Amino acid sequence: MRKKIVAGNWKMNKNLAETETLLSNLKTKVGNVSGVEVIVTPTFTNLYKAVEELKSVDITVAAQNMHQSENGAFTGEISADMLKSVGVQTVILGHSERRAYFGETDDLLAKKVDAALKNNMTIIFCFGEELKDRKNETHFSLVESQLKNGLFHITEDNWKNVILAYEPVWAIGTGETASPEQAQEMHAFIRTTISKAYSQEIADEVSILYGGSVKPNNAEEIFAKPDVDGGLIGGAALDADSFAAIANAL
Ligand SMILES: O=C(CO)COP(=O)(O)O
Repeated sequence: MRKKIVAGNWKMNKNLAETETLLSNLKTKVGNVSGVEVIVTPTFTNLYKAVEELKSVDITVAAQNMHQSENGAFTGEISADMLKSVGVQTVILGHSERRAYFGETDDLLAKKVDAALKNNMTIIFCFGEELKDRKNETHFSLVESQLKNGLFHITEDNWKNVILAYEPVWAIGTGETASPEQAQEMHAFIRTTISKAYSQEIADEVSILYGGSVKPNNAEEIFAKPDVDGGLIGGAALDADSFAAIANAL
């Protein structure tokens, strides 16, 4: 059975004091949601604090990015080893904001994927089309190429360390969510694509999250779709009540 997951992508939000407040509220509100894995991703400077704060509850701390090299002269970057040394075993890779604003290509992401897997980390691999792709009806081929070029070089065994997050760029932070039918259609396509490249078993086992303007008022209908295994939540993850409502909708 694939896992149900609700992950909060905090992006570049919450300083230390704000992080402590949100974590403390999350501990009470989503510290033990049964049957759902809850993940939070504070910024790098607050990861250590988050790991310490959440030791007593069932919430996983993940990073929002990492560098592909083990160490070296890469000013401003963070390695897998650094993340692991503060207790972080999970990392988001390929978020559309990293692709769009920091020039992360499929080739670069393939290297980051390798670095994370080599370090036995779990990856939340993000991908999704822009509005122009959907208008041109190239959204399926675009998603397929993002998966093939960034991820599909991994071994069958690696898939146990992979969570997928389909995030249509046009739905991120816009208040415009994909309809539950659009999400389901793409998630089913993703599973078929995996089953062709690997196996039906792998396709059935991987958790595929939807991300893009998931809010308490729309989470339930999106999560009700059979191939949607949870969500990667941006704005609504910054408020404990909203995030808890979303986690409880799963
Ligand atoms: O980018 C997202 C999660 O990674 C989604 O962000 P929003 O939920 O703010 O649209």
